Amino acid sequence: MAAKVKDTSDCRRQKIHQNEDSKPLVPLLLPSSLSFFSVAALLLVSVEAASSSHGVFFHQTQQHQKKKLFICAEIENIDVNTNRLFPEILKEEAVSRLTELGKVSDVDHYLERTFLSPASGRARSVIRSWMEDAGLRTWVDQIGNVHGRVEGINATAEALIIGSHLDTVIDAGMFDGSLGIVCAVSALKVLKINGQLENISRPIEVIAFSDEEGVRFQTAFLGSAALAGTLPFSALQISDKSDLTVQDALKENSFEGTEESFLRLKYDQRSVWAYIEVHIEQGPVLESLGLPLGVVKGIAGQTRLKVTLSGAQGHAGTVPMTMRKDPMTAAAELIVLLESVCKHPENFISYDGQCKGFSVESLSRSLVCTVGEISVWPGASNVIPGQVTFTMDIRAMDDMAREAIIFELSKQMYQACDRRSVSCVIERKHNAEAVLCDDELSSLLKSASYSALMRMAGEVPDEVPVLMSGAGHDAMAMSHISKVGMLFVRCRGGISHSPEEHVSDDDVWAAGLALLAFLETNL
Ligand SMILES: NC(=O)NC(NC(N)=O)C(=O)[O-]
Ligand SMILES: [Mn+2]
Ligand SMILES: [Mn+2]
Repeated sequence: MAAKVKDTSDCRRQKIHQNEDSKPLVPLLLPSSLSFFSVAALLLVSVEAASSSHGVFFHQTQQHQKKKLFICAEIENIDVNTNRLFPEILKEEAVSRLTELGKVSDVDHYLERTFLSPASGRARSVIRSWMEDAGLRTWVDQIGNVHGRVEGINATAEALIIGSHLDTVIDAGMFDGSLGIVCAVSALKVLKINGQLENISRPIEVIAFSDEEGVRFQTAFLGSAALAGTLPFSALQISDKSDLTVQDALKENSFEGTEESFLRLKYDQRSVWAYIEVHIEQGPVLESLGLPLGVVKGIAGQTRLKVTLSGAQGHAGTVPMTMRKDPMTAAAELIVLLESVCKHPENFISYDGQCKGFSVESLSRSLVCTVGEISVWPGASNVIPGQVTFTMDIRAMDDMAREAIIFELSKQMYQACDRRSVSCVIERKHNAEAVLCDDELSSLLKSASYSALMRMAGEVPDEVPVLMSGAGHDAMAMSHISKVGMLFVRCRGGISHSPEEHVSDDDVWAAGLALLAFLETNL
């Protein structure tokens, strides 16, 4: 939509403030040079109370003190009255839905909604109702993904898929996964209300994936990998901690749980134009830059290992220390070894000179390792454990270097257990290669973000940053059948996988508007 300038007389004063949690700013200084596009008039206005719908999202952080330029609303079509901003749908209703979904939990005092749990069934229903409210045709597939689709004027065209996940970790925040689903449905609802939904040039399908986190079965992306056709039939036999298999869980939820039903889930990649996902950043970068939105360049690869150490169970009071085969102390040594490997990979990569520098250099920037779960048998204070099991989550942007680390780490783990006469079994439970997002999609998402921020604040940030993702996403699975793009949304303190996870109402709104701008511009 071409930007035109119009008379400055009806220049609207808008509120420049940090997000809802902070105080309005004092009158701001003009920047030394006008780095922005030409405008009819630049007026410095003191910050005045105005309807909260005109939020500006650029934090004034110490290290990134930006001189704010307040451009009087002089770019035609940036009509700043609220009905172009749809706050009632993209902000108020979206936040209320996120809050509602954040209470759909399998336990009372914190948020837990794992693959095919009772709460995930309730979440499927409520998400489906929101999709229908947005005018979408809905269904639930044979692995618990919720789909909402509109065909547009050309039902045979390749579809745009917009997705994220409805499952959560344990003691989760209410935005991880849910934000992407709610924003997608809300943006489509605006298109419906504007009468644009039926005229879109290609089908749009929103998918709420059933298992991105992989908490229950330790294999992430079950829902999206099934659609991508990369989920092996053997996944049906993976068991959870109560020895229920994926197949048992599917049948318990009235899904078929057969190889045939798995096969039918796969999408033909010729039917997909692109996959995009809106997700919280789950890191501190956007907040440190004082910006609400960023575009994802790539997603780190990830490997999940299950380590089982078995020793000699015995009496805590009678077995001399020198005669013990204690899997607990062995586990302690291995967990500290894992930390050393991740902090100082240069001490562990045993490549020859040729590729050492490359791998170590790339590793040191992105290698992270975590032991998130540990269990002990029999688990009594006066019993030397017989068995200790724990998980290892290892991630890096460089797949080859990550594999090299896993190789070296495993070698040293076996050596340590040999010294302790403890048996060691290392199982690879999950693996996902690093993924690069599509440049064209990323550029379209970046433009959409600019448009959203322009609409909302009449001011365009210096940049919509491009970030790497250490967190995994369903986009990794979907990249097997489609080009993928991701939009990151600022979250407070970069905190995630915690009830402290928080996205401001205005940033939820910015994300929905960016998605709306993407749809309006590209479909
Ligand atoms: N966005 C996520 O939190 N993803 C999580 N889940 C997977 N599968 O990566 C993770 O651990 O990063
Ligand atoms: Mn997560
Ligand atoms: Mn997530």
